Amino acid sequence: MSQQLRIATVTLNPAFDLVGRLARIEIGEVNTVETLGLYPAGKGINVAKVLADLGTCLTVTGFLGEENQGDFVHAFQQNGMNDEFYRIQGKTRINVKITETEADVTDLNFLGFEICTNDWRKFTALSQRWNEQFDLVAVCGSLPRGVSPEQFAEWLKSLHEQGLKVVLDSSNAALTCGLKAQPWLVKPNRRELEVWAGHPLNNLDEIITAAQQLRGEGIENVIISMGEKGSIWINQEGVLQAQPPRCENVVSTVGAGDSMVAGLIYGFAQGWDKAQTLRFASATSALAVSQSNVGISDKTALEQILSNVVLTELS
Ligand SMILES: Nc1ncnc2c1ncn2[C@@H]1O[C@H](COP(=O)(O)OP(=O)(O)O)[C@@H](O)[C@H]1O
Ligand SMILES: O=P(O)(O)OC[C@H]1O[C@](O)(COP(=O)(O)O)[C@@H](O)[C@@H]1O
Repeated sequence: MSQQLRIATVTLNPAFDLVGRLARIEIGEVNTVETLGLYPAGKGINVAKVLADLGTCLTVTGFLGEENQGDFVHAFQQNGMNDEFYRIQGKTRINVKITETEADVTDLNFLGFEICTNDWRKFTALSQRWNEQFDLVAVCGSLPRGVSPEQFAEWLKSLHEQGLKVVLDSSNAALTCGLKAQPWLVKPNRRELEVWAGHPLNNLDEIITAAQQLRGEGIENVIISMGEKGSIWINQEGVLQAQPPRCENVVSTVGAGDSMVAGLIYGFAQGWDKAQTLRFASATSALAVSQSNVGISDKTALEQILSNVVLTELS
């Protein structure tokens, strides 16, 4: 495949990420937090940022609140992204991400704006000719209020029926319903897979069994990310595991999953094989945890991580 793959990322519920750090959150107390940054984000926008840093031209779309869109528009322009976001009245939400030096990241994800029937109808109508514009569409993140998982699944199906390669990275009911549209690639994390499976997954064998069941639903590529334990990719070629090197200085794990999705799409766009693609996606995601923001700011660091990813064929 040439670099000409036409890509769009879709973020139906974007957010500003307010990222900060402190030793430990004291619930019910006043906590002083070191500010690491306030970034225009949301899953599809993060994926687009990584792809743009890697030199990919692409389109970003979804819904964006009119009232506080300035920093988003600036970021799209700076990154050379084609902005096709549908504007709605109101503000895009702010999510709060706190990294504790003595614990994991705590995410406070707010619900955000509500999409009215008319805006959903107009947005989905515009998307019915996406096959003329794009080859691959990555639909990432949660649903805004006003869009039901069933409406979402029906819309995803309409994308699939246009012949688009649909990448889905979502959670909860949006993931479960969205899977019925048989996306081409999904990347749940371990917890999201457990929610889909309806029971805890206690070890790698149980994760693989659940992921294989997911593939049995008609999904060609199932990638399960498992935080610092790496990831597995299951498709018709078998099960491939990737272990990135341990990051000694975790700044923020926010955006690790999005960076992995971007790495997978990048590998596909380059025409790389499964091993090269998963190795690269592992490296882009492992790099993400060493920085507060999302993106490939240090290509030398990426190369170094890349050469230390360990791949294992499990079947
Ligand atoms: N502490 C870490 N050290 C190195 N790599 C990591 C670490 N945490 C996450 N990663 C990489 O990021 C990928 C995605 O992380 P994960 O937390 O599973 O996704 P999500 O952000 O979707 O929850 C992992 O599969 C791994 O490759
Ligand atoms: O769309 P959701 O599920 O509400 O999540 C949005 C949040 O996810 C992020 O995209 C981070 O996602 P990952 O850590 O899973 O890569 C944040 O930027 C954003 O605040």
